[in-house]
Amino acid sequence: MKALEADRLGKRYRTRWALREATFELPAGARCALVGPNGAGKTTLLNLVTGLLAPTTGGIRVLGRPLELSRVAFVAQDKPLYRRWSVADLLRFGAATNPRWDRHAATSFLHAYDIPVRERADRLSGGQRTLVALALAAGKRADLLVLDEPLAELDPLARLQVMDVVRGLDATVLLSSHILADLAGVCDHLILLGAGRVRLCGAFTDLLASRPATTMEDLVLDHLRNPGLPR
Ligand SMILES: Nc1ncnc2c1ncn2[C@@H]1O[C@H](COP(=O)(O)OP(=O)(O)OP(=O)(O)O)[C@@H](O)[C@H]1O
Repeated sequence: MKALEADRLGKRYRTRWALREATFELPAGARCALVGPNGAGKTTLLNLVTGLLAPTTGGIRVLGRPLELSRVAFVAQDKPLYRRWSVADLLRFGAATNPRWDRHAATSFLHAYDIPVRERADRLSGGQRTLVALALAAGKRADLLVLDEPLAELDPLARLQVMDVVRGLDATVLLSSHILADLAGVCDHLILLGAGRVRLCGAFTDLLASRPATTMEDLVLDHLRNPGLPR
């Protein structure tokens, strides 16, 4: 079963294409790293996948059907939680607004990481706020979880905690990051964007099978240094 299919997906701003002819698919259960240099089109792609942007060309399907927002959860780059609300308030809001709310999925790792549920979101650390955003996404029981730079500005321990949680989530995950070394232990699929185009896409083991690179980091760096390499 395909969790996500993009067909000639494109976004143009005036005369400039932020993303062009992006065609790829992800199987259900994939953990996919979305990587590429600054300005490559990662946030644009994630905004298209989550319905925050309308495509100029093409479209996407989630689990074989046109995009339904209830099936997709998005943790945006700035994790815009309602910052004056407590974690408990946010969880209550999640329960009230999501028909498929799963309290256990939302709260289990908050307890595991000692997140103070009575604390206001704006008094949490960046790593704690990321975990709360992930808890809300997990509670929504979305089929597709989309994370834009969840590791940005986190210290190494917080990054490990966040990636541990991502590894345990029961959903297909598409996540963008510049921190390649942290993705390697969690992600099994890769989409590499360059200048608004899909440069590489597939299961990580397939992508490595016919190449000298042995790690995701090497593979991505090889392609960024030599954009003419075969896909
Ligand atoms: N609202 C907009 N209007 C015009 N151009 C835009 C807009 N949003 C993005 N772009 C352009 O589209 C291109 C892709 O931007 P995008 O933010 O998707 O890249 P990115 O890979 O997420 O970058 P970064 O890693 O720096 O976050 C860039 O050239 C950017 O300037």
